[in-house]
Parts: sequence; C-alpha cells; structure tokens
Amino acid sequence: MTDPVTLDGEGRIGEFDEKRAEAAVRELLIAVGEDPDREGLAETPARVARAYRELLAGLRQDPEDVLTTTFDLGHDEMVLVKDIEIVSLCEHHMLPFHGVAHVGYIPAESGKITGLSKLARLVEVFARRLQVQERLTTQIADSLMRILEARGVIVVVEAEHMCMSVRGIRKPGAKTTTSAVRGQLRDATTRAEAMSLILAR
Ligand SMILES: Nc1nc2c(ncn2[C@@H]2O[C@H](COP(=O)(O)OP(=O)(O)OP(=O)(O)O)[C@@H](O)[C@H]2O)c(=O)[nH]1
Ligand SMILES: [Zn+2]
Repeated sequence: MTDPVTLDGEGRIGEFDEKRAEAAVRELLIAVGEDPDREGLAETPARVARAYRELLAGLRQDPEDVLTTTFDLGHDEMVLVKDIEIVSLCEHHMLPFHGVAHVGYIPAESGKITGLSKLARLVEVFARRLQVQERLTTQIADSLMRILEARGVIVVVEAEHMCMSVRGIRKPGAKTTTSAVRGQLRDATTRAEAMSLILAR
C-alpha cells in the first residue's frame, strides 16, 4: 500500500487545508451525536482547525532554517539547555503529550555553535508534528548532529501522555523518559557527566 501522504526526508507534509479541517471537525461533531449548528458549537470547527494548524506547525518548518545562526566562540565543550517545555501530539490518538526536553551538544571542532534559543526552536519544529516520543527525541538529536556537525549530542525527553492519563489505562502522572545519545556523548564518562547535569535540580 502506498502512503497517501507525501513525506520528505524530515517527515514533513504539504499545506494545511483549513477548510477541509473545519469540515472534518463538523463531521466529527455529528458523529459523536452533537448538533454542530447549536450556538455554542457554531465557531468550533474553525477554532479546532486553527488549533491544529498551530499544534502541527512544525510539519511545515525545516530544522535547517532554525539552526542558521551560528557563531564561532571557540568553545569546544558541552552546551546544555535544560527544561525546554514541550507539547506534542501523539500520532496514535492525536492527544497531547507534554513535558520537558533537555538538549546538549559538544560543538564541532570548527567551534560551530548556535544560539541557545535555537535549540528550543529546534525542539518546537519536531514537537509540533504528529509524533511518538521516541521519534521526537531521535529527530532532535540527529538534526543537531547533521546540521551543526556536532561531535556529540544528548537529548532526553520526559513527558506525560494524555492518552495514558485521561483515557484508556488512565494513569495520570505516569511519565515516560526517552533519550538519544550520539557521537562523543556515547563515551561512558562524558555521558555520565551529561546525565548528572540533566538530573541535577
Ligand atoms: N512507544 C510509544 N507509544 C505511545 C506513544 N504515545 C502513545 N503510545 C502508545 O501507543 C499505543 C497504541 O496502542 P493500541 O493498542 O493500538 O491503542 P489503544 O487500544 O488506544 O491502546 P491503550 O492506550 O492501551 O488503550 C498505546 O500503548 C499508547 O500508550 C509514544 O510516544 N511512544
Ligand atoms: Zn496516544
């Protein structure tokens, strides 16, 4: 079976069709037994469509465009940004999962360093897509390695999945931790140092 969605190498798709999204939400309201024409729901399809446009904005963003600002600071040791808040949508239920990402990298030999906010922007590019937590974690790590030519990367994501807390197994508070470690950060000592910085409160 062919994939009906055209994905590029970074898992992006084409334009957001707001009218189609609105029509689909209207259908869903009918399907759940609601009256989409009652006063309170009249604007709901348009609101929901806008909400999804925002929540899935990363589908139309390129990580290369985020990591364009680079400086040569001659700093060749780890840079770590902790507690970057994330909200993403799980691709199984289209319900949010939310938590924090910690992103660290060892810059390239050339000293290619990016702005700190750009690490958070990069996280956003991948979080604002339909995701599973493992792929979100991997994509952040792999794009840092590739685009910054980093010598090492560590990404740890801790999140609570609404599909586990408000429905199904209903275990609010259960947290999932995923990590991706690349390059020199795979070395046991460097990795342990990074993990202790990440876990320090
Ligand atoms: N590995 C992984 N699993 C996820 C993620 N988000 C949601 N899931 C899981 O995806 C699975 C989908 O399982 P299914 O059995 O197909 O769906 P379901 O009947 O709704 O499953 P339950 O949630 O157990 O009720 C569930 O176990 C979810 O907890 C994620 O980011 N990573
Ligand atoms: Zn889910």
